[in-house]
Amino acid sequence: MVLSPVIGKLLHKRVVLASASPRRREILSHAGLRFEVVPSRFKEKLDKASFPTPYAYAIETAKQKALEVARRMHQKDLRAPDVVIGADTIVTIGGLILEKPVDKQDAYRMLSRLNGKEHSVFTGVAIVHCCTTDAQLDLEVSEFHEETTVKFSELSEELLWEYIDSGEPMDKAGGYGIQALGGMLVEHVRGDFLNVVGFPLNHFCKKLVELYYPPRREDLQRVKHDSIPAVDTFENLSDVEGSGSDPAQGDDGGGHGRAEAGGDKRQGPAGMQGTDSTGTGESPPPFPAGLLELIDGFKASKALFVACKLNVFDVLKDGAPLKAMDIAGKIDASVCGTERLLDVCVALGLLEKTDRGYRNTELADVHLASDGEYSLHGLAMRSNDHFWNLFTDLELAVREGASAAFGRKAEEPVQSKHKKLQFMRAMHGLAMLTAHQVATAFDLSRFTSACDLGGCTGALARALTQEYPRLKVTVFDLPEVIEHVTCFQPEGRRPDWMSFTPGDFFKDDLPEADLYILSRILHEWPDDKVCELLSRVSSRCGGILVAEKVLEDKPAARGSLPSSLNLLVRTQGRERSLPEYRGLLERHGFRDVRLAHAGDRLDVMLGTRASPP
Ligand SMILES: Cc1cn([C@@H]2O[C@H](COP(=O)(O)OP(=O)(O)OP(=O)(O)O)[C@@H](O)[C@H]2O)c(=O)[nH]c1=O
Repeated sequence: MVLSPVIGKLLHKRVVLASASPRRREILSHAGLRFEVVPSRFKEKLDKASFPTPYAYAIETAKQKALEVARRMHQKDLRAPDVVIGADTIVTIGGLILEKPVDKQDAYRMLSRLNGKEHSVFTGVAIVHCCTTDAQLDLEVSEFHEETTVKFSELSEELLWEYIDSGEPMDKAGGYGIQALGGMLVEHVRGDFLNVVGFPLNHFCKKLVELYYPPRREDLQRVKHDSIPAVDTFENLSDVEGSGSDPAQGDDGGGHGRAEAGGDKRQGPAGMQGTDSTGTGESPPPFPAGLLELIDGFKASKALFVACKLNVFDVLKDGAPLKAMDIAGKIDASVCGTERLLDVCVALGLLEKTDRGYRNTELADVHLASDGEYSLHGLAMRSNDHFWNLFTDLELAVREGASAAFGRKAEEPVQSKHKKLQFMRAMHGLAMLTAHQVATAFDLSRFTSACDLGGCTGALARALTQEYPRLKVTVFDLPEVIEHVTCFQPEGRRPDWMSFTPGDFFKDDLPEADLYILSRILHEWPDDKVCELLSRVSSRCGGILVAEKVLEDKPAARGSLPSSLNLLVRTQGRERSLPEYRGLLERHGFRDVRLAHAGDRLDVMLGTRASPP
């Protein structure tokens, strides 16, 4: 049998499979391996968040399973086996790692997530070579992983529950077994099928070749590095001891590290001379995946902006999947460029790719198509056309401070209609997402009239009239804004209790109101301008509602961070803490200033004062 030399290298060794999985046992015994089974007692509870990638987690779990068995067997009779094999299979979708379900509901949650979508199955494998000298256990670990992509069909609830009730999901990662009934759920598989079942046999054989038959120096030029030798070359792999090196003898060139009984001493990647790649004997630091993602972050943002600008998400909205060529035709762009952009959007979770072409994810349908009620298309466009350029001056703004940077920006030409509408779309998208939370953060039923200063398209005003049917709300904003508000009113009649008044809140008379609202306004201005505005409203009302992201002592949430830099490059304003807002409001006679959270990115403060006589 031509394949036997590879597996045959293990025939004279005592091999232990550290796994309770019947599938792993079957795959390896069908391959002709002779081994004992000692299930690992290692509890699969490593902190997933501490691993840079899902497969790093699977590899480490596989390694810990194998090491636990090697150490236990050594302790028991002071003689460990020669080789211990450990494996761990996980399913990943949208950054989430799915292991074995804990109960039927959990299985349902997992299968619903996978339903109709593509996901990855990773198996991490550890091959541990054990050597006992003077009762001391010396362990050498080789490890690898394999990824297979699996696509589920669209499945009905009924079918999912029927499958769950079969009992098959319970001992399987992701809640399904592709080798049995679960095979009926699967539309296609890309990669090694056995890897999904629980053991990547092909990669395992390649690893054995790498470990037991390291390439001779003269062969290095012509051997393709990551390929299993063609079948005919297996026959040249003599099984005579000495023809290759034995990792357990310590003279191999395979990619593996050494672990000692008390702890693991990892070595660098494979080196022909058996040294680590740095030559220093130290392990390289953990792979900084998060940092690299950050460095590349601007490319992801730009890809999203360009896809929005080319209306990719509009073309795909609510429709059948389209091929790259058809999309390129509709957006008037090159096929090769479009295909790359679409694939990046798939990687960013904005599009899905199927055999029939690309289609929007739900996220893109709701937020990136330009016409949805909760569309952020306008915000993406303003970020592309306006903020992107401003951020190229960030270094200058940081060096000189807000006012210097603002001075330069103030010289910008008067905004075109296109720019004004783009600004309004951006503000409208954000306001629509938070309007209900702002309107309901406090009970405002005691107020009878409100004026939303800088209320733009009236998204918050509308939410207020819906929540408080007796409240009369006026939106006050610059004439050039009010001029265009009709484009943003939903179909149907505007509520009787809602009106728009044009004006400049620093210069013109303000509409009478019981409650003044300043949503995302105060952060745009320095303290002196905030005081000027507050003094204009304070003598005339019974309350003030301020919506802003309030700075806290604890580190800011990642999503709210760029906002403070945005203000630095764009305005003379800044974000403020609760004591700062409270101080400003109290200085203008508002008492009992209370804070409520309205989601991750916005807080609401309500201050009251005795109504004017
Ligand atoms: C996706 C999929 C997974 N599985 C099984 O899921 C378990 C994963 O769990 P694990 O933690 O890696 O292994 P285990 O079963 O707990 O065994 P152990 O090695 O002792 O930890 C393994 O069984 C695999 O076959 C299938 O049988 N078919 C499939 O399509």
